[in-house]
Amino acid sequence: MGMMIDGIWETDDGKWASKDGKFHRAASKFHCQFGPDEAGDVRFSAEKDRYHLYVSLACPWAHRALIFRKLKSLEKLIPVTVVDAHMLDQGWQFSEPEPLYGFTHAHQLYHKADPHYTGRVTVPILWDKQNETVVCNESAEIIRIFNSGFNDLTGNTDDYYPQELRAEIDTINAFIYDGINNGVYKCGFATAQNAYEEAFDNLFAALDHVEARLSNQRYLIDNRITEADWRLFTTLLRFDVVYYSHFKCNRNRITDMPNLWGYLRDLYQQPGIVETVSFRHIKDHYFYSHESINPTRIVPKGPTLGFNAPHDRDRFSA
Ligand SMILES: N[C@@H](CCC(=O)N[C@@H](CS)C(=O)NCC(=O)O)C(=O)O
Repeated sequence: MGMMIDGIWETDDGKWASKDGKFHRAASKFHCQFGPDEAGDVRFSAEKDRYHLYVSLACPWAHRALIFRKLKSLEKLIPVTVVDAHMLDQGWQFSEPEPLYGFTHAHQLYHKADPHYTGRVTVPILWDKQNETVVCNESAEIIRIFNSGFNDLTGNTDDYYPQELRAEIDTINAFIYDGINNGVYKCGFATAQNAYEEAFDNLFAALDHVEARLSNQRYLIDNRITEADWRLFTTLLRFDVVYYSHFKCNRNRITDMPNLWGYLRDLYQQPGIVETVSFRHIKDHYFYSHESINPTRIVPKGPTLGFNAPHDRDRFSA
């Protein structure tokens, strides 16, 4: 995977390989204050026809943003462009030139936002058409903006990060990010046996913990869906299809863990969610793009999963 160095795209020839064999995720560079800052200044505010979202349907982080766009009735307000499933030497590419500038690659957007940008070229990207810049390229922040930033325009006040649960949500998010969301990547991108085994043990310890937690409540926090559930969902959804084999996360499938499997189907079957899911993109992206892990680039035909099968998670909600 290449990256930008001082505004220039550089392909990866192994020069960024980690020395300890562990996968180290780089922090996102564009963070934003949406709405007034402490001094009362407003750089980005909720407006019609001002923002554009770039996502990959394969990417679990971008998928979070797509889910919140759907849940929060933002589809008309914030148009979306989907990158091609294959991420190759030039990073994320567009199958058709993207609609704002006719760019063919996502790195051109980063260059437009900052001609001296140094960092990874990741999705999701929330773009500001007015200032022609990246508002934010961190999914955790984009979903917070979507959760409440546009309520006045949409009239949708559903709240997935309610004030009274914030401390609890933040705690569970941190645990799930490290053990599971990023945990699968730490297994898949490890380049040393011990680094892989450590990541594998941590991942399944975290999944065991969540499996136990879901034995007596419907969602991560009691019986109410919060941001924490959607952040976990996008990783669980890809688990049996990709991470189990491609990232060698193969102690168990999610389908082997009854509470997690019921929980995953429950979330998958929530209104509108299926429209945000593309297993075609998910499989094509991972198995084709990561040549170092799968040099033949053969995309497996299976597995067949029953995401629409009934679940009994509503037994907790009475
Ligand atoms: N912390 C970021 C991570 C986003 C991310 O790593 N996206 C991946 C796709 S799943 C990506 O674009 N990778 C390209 C790269 O790292 O070069 C977020 O949550 O938004």
